[in-house]
Amino acid sequence: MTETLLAERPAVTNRDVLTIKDLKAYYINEHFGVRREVRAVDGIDLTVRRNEVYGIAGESSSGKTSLIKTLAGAIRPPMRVVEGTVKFDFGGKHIDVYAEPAKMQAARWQHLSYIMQGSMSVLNPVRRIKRAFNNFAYRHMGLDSAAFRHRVESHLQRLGLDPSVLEAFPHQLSGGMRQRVTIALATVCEPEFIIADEPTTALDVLVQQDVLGLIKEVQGRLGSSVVFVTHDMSVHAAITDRLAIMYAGRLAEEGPTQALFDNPQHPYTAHLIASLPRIGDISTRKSLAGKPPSLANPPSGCRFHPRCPIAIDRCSKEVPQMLPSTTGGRVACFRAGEISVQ
Ligand SMILES: Nc1ncnc2c1ncn2[C@@H]1O[C@H](COP(=O)(O)OP(=O)(O)OP(=O)(O)O)[C@@H](O)[C@H]1O
Repeated sequence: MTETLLAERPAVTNRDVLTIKDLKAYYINEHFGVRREVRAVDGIDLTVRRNEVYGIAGESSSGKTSLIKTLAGAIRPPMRVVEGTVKFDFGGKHIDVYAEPAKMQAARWQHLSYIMQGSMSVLNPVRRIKRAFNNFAYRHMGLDSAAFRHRVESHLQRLGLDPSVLEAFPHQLSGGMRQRVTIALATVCEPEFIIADEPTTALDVLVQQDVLGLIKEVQGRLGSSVVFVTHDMSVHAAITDRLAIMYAGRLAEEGPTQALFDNPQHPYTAHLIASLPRIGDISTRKSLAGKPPSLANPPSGCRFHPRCPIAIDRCSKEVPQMLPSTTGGRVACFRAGEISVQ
């Protein structure tokens, strides 16, 4: 890693950059007059603060990607926001994402950017890397082409990349290098808000560490807020300040990452933590019975109740609300705190 990775990080502030209220976004399909709703985001409230790395965890199909697409205003039919609001405050510039789509469109790259899982989805395989920078970043920076090139080259250098990558085609770079290039692309306009969707999933462990270090360094230097999505709890432990656990389209728990790991209040959080491998422990990890529910026909009450080892009658009848927890966060469980992590 380069020396810049050790840069000091400014403290997380109390200023909210993103505020999501009672957000519901469904995939709505109609076939032969029969309507089918997949409730992928179903009543989510959360805020992300300035200079915070906010993690979203949960197993496959829990709605993580749907949630971040919704908050970025990047949804397409059949997905629709059916209720709730998503609002940004970019240093006094307020954007209500679904009331002001044009404002949101204009804010992309400059104020908000995405680091996606498959770097190839943003890097065109038949175009040199420099074309991606020209296409996405040039018009947002208000620089002439020589100054733009200079800015891109010094940004790449700061991130430990040789500017010669600009002349390369994506297939000439390794997977880790391509992901570093997409991070450089997503951050060259110095956005206040960065969304990273499973950015390290396809990479081997050492490259993963390198890419995580890079995201952390860029975030620290820019003072940006980051929403970091991955199912990998060990990555959350390494990089996030606060963590939200998603289950079947809803939040199960949210809190400071360390506190959540030390003292999970929701049985699903406890399960995710208990299933992490530990050095020197060769015992078999117990998996959770059952599988995540269909979001087209989710269970009544708490959606986790059919798989929950401590469910009571009430759990199948009432929906638990997110209430303050003893870890300084929030939890949606009638039996919060009654669990232990093995
Ligand atoms: N275009 C679509 N039409 C209908 N349902 C969809 C569509 N895209 C996703 N879904 C459903 O929405 C739910 C949430 O999916 P989503 O991709 O947001 O979950 P995820 O937690 O990000 O999963 P993963 O970790 O596997 O990416 C799933 O049940 C999925 O099948």
